Amino acid sequence: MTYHAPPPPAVVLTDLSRGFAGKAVLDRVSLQIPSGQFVALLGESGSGKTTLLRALADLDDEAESSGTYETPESVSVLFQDARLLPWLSVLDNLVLGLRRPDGRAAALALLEAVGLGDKAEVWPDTLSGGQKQRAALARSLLREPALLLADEPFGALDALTRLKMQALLHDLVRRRRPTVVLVTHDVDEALLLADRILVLKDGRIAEDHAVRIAHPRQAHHPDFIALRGRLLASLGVVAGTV
Ligand SMILES: Nc1ncnc2c1ncn2[C@@H]1O[C@H](COP(=O)(O)OP(=O)(O)OP(=O)(O)O)[C@@H](O)[C@H]1O
Repeated sequence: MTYHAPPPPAVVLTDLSRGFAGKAVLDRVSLQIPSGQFVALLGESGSGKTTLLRALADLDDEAESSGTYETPESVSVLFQDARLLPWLSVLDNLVLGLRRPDGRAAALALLEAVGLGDKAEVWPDTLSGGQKQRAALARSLLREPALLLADEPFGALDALTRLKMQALLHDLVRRRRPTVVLVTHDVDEALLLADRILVLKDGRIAEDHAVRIAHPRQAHHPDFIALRGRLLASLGVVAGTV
């Protein structure tokens, strides 16, 4: 019998703490994320989701810090706003700073994959909000990141565009298999996309759920409904109050 050791985790947090002005936001968080896993991070407003993501992205110089974290070398970050430079075409935004000989061809292929094949040469300001987010998604995947960190990437989009973006993200991630950490307020978004859902509370990971529902996931699946109920309750939403 051949023994296959499990692949090393892509992300390892060990006693990671972060705080601001003496107030702890993350309190000795320890966590391992296997390579290729899609993790959604839920938590009430102010629970530290963005702080955790910014720590992993190395974007938190201002925080009081202790503990350690390990991430892969290639990391892409996707924010709620697309952050496209208005003075560059969509294509030039994608390839800016990219060191790949096939960069432009790869960027064009990704624009095609996100449904913006005809928008390569236009200015970002001529795109709708959803189109800008699709361009930003293409830009982050063009780096072929081993780790994709996404902070409420669809939070500013209307409900219909959001559903389309979720399907697109699922499709692209399934093909490329980066490890993903997605911060979201949207319990259904977490349930539709993630292999694992973490709930942050009082600076710690209070809950850690494996989501074993087959794709494509349906919101009326009994396991979906059951886990949604548990997650909403732990986020302080009482069923039947709206
Ligand atoms: N740069 C900063 N300076 C001071 N306090 C900060 C800073 N960044 C975050 N905080 C504080 O840390 C706490 C956690 O913030 P964080 O943005 O991580 O929460 P969150 O869970 O992402 O919230 P939300 O869901 O509302 O986006 C908040 O009390 C916030 O005010």
